[in-house]
Amino acid sequence: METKDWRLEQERLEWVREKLQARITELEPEVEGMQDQATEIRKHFWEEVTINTSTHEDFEETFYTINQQSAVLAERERGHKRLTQQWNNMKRLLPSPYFGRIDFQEKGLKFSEQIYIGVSSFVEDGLSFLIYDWRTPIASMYYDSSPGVASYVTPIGPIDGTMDLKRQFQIHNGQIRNMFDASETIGDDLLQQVLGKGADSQMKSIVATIQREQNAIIRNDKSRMLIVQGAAGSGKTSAALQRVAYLLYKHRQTISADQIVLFSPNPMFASYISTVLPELGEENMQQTTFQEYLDYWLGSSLRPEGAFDQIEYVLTEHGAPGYEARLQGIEYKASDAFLQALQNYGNWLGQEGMRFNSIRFRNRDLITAEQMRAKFYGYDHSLPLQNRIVLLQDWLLNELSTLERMEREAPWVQEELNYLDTEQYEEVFGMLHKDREVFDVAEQYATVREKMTNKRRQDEGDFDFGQKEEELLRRKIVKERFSPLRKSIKKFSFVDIKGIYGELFVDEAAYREKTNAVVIPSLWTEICKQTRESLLRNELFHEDATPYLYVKEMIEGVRTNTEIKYVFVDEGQDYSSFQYEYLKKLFPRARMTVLGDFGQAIFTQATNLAAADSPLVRLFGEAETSLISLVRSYRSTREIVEFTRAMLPDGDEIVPFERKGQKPLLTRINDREKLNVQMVANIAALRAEGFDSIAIITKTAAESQKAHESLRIQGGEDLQLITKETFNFEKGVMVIPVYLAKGVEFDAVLIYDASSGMYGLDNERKLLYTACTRAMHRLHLYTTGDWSPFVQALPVNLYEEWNSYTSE
Ligand SMILES: Nc1ncnc2c1ncn2[C@@H]1O[C@H](COP(=O)(O)OP(=O)(O)OP(=O)(O)O)[C@@H](O)[C@H]1O
Repeated sequence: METKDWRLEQERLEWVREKLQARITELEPEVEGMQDQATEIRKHFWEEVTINTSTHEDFEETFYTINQQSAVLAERERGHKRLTQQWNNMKRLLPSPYFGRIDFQEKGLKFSEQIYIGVSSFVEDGLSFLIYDWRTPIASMYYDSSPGVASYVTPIGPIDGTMDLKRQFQIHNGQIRNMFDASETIGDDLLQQVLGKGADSQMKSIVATIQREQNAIIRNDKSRMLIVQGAAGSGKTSAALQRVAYLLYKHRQTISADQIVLFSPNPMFASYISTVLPELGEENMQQTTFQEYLDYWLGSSLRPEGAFDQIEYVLTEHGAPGYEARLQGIEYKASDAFLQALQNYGNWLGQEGMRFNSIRFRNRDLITAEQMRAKFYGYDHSLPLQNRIVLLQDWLLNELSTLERMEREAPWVQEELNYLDTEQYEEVFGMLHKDREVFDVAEQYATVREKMTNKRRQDEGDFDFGQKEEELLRRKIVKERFSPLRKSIKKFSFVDIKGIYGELFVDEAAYREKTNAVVIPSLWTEICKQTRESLLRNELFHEDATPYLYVKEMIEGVRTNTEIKYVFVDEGQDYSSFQYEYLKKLFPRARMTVLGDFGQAIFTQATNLAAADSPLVRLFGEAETSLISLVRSYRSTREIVEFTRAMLPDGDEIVPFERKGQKPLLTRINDREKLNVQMVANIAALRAEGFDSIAIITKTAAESQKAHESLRIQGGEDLQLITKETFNFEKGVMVIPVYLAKGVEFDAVLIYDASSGMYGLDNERKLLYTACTRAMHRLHLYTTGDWSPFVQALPVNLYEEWNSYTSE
């Protein structure tokens, strides 16, 4: 780059920074003033309002003053928020105002405009853009085009022209550190530098180096469903978060951050990504896990098993009694076939077989299950289940009112009357007193009327305090006792969902009859036994949780959240078709973005996102679905990607990003203690090299615990043990089971035991792949015996070996 260019750019940078600084200083008193004004109004809110409710007019006036005051306050607060945001944006821009420049000459114009691109816009005099926000339409050319013919799309149509220059900057503290003129979309030089840095406990925003295919994900506005299948480290999560920022910018008038929800793989992941959006000047979207959702809806009645407990069982209980059946059950209960079977079961229930819980009171049936069944099947059979349940619910509430009235005469009420405390008496006394006042006015009126008309009144006119008091007390006692019954009817507790779900698992013939199922797992009898036993204990296997909720909602009606406009699902391969069906129902107004990698499908209920018959495509139909594939892997060095991709059958489709490093190191020592000593030494060496985040990855939580203990004995003092209860992700050396390391990354990864015993079965291939792909710069594998067949099958030129024989 010519020195003249460099000097000009540095001069322009200084000029922009001066303008920024001037605007920040200018705004400062305004921002503070607005804050003070709003605080002041809030403080004196009630002083400005005179509360007077004596007449209707006074009341109206009070009402309007309160309304007016809150409108003023709301306006001030909105103004303050806007101004503060502008001010914060400028302060964020100041150290590094922009990262890109394109010179674009619009067709038909004689001059070319210089477009500088940064994390937010900076406009002078309301017109002249000194910096363009990276999300503006014109900035899309920076990501999508190379110098030459270029165009971008605006709300009023495409704008064509020529891009004369494309330049990238690295600016720190107001100084240009690096500058590249790129002929490609986004030059690799800058990316090299960014990716070469160390891992952090927080994910970084990547707006300066977004790649063209990632930009397509970020700006996709067409489809209801956007599916992203991307190799490990290809930037799926990064693109998802920049997409959230883009949507919040583009639809800022209509969408707020709390109308976007992201389903993440585990609670730790939430903390890992929590700083990306605030770094970009946006608020964080809502974050949750599917598990949290299940716990919320099932928690009180049943104890649902967690997803991580299920995977721990699958990985550690090989050979245990019932293991094969459980595995078949997990697979079947996540399948489309089971979903279809449940829908058919719903039809069957429309004709017969509904189960109800009797409504019991003081050890007797008030309304029996049999009565409910008769009533339910007495309704028009063409009505959907949910409608009939609502009719039944109304009927029950009515019946309960009649029964409640009758119950007032029951002997137990008399007994309770004798044991009432003074407080309860006083309350009733107070109520009667009020009644008495009304009664007295009516009495006076009746007496006057009697005199004037000279006619004797018909009624006696005596207010029998004693009798009324007893009546009221009886009413009160029974009402209180009936109140929980009423509440539980409103919550549909009269439907025996547990029984209805359990009925599916009696035997094969019954199952076929109720569901028309054609293909049934071979170990069905054992699956039935396991499921019923677990229900008897009031527990629910993880694989049963979503189907159970599905049946519940098929009968009681679907819960929906219409507020949410965008749903993001990360690690989407780990969700079953059932769960997707569920999410679609739950968020009927939302568009969905699902990101995942079938190569990392480590749960039994995986969904292949990109397959032709993928249930995800069926969810909204092909016309409403876009599929984008990411094949370039950015996280790891070329050597690590070449090593890991060779473990997958279709791995050669994955393209490594050109960043050099050391080949993965395989260490075999046949004594575990010596091997641990070696690991601890390797960790110390890695730390000495400057790697701050190092993970020892194990297959299971049980193995993590063991590894943690043994390594500490060998001197690995400050090792953190990560469990499913860990909520924060910190730098340092940690021991972690692979399923909790999903989605996150480390400078160096050490696979604690890569033996054939640990990763020998085909379903363990993806576990090992997922574990190894967490590494950015270094990857070490250890074993005391034979290597896993997935390692043995790798070409020897892909790794270095270190074993006790070579060291002696
Ligand atoms: N365009 C980019 N510019 C700079 N860094 C990038 C880019 N794309 C991805 N990265 C980096 O690559 C790493 C992996 O990205 P990310 O975690 O988003 O990938 P992923 O596809 O979600 O991975 P996985 O499926 O393995 O969890 C991160 O460190 C991210 O910052």
